[in-house]
Amino acid sequence: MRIRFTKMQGAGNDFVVLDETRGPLGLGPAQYRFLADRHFGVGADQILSVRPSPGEGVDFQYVIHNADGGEVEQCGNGARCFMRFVHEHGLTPKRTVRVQTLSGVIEPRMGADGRVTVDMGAPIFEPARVPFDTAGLTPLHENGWHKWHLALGTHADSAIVSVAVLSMGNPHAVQLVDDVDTAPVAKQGPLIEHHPRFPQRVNAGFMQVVDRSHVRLRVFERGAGETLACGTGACAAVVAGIRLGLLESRVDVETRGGLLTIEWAGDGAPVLMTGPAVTVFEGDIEVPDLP
Ligand SMILES: N[C@H](CCC[C@H](N)C(=O)O)C(=O)O
Repeated sequence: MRIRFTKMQGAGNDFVVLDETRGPLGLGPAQYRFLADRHFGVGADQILSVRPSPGEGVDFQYVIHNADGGEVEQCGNGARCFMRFVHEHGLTPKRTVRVQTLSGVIEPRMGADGRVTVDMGAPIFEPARVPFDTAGLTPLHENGWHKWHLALGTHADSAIVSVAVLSMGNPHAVQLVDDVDTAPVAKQGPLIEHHPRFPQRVNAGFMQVVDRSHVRLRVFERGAGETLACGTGACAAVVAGIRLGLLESRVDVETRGGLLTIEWAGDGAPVLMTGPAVTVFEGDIEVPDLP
């Protein structure tokens, strides 16, 4: 099947965007993996599908697949690219839309400066809703919130990490590091992603607090590996930092792919994420019939 796609990126987190507003393409996991493949396909961290509104009060449906072909609940950098895509492709005259995702409705808005701000909804802290299995674990209390000890790896080179666990619709485990450049992302990322206490796996964040309104962040993403930026990861890291008393309510997040700005006014409030959304190129590709 020959399909049209748009390659986009938000702070270096890159996407293949598919317009399915005139009908579904009917792709399966192996075909999403093919599109994401950086040698045999287009290459992307995630595949984003733009679909018609599923009902009252929302403008579009937004479907997200990781590079490993699995469908996931949310993608923040993708949400900004989604807004730019529907605007640039004449799918809406609006500069803000309401978008249905697996984890609820989000509202991206085009900014005058070309950046996009997304209301990502409120963070979720109950472990069972992340989901995170806390059976037998005693949380470490720190400034009114808590972190959890995770044992990683086998006895030979085991490590204990202390993570804040929360959901932005998708699961995140955030740890504090002294320097993101030397953080053990490649070693610990996969061990945290596949840790048995996360039945749906998890995105692993490594946050360096520079000052109360500036952090540096690397994220080993579930289903994609380390990306140059992770929007929901930036939201989760800043919320964790605020709850641990380390950060103000508006924080610049420096990622390897660019700058995101995250704002959160505290419990019950939505998380607002602002950052770039760039169209890189358009193309056509022959997608093989794969099982
Ligand atoms: N890997 C994530 C989905 C993409 C999130 C990220 N690209 C973002 O910008 O939020 C997960 O499995 O939950």
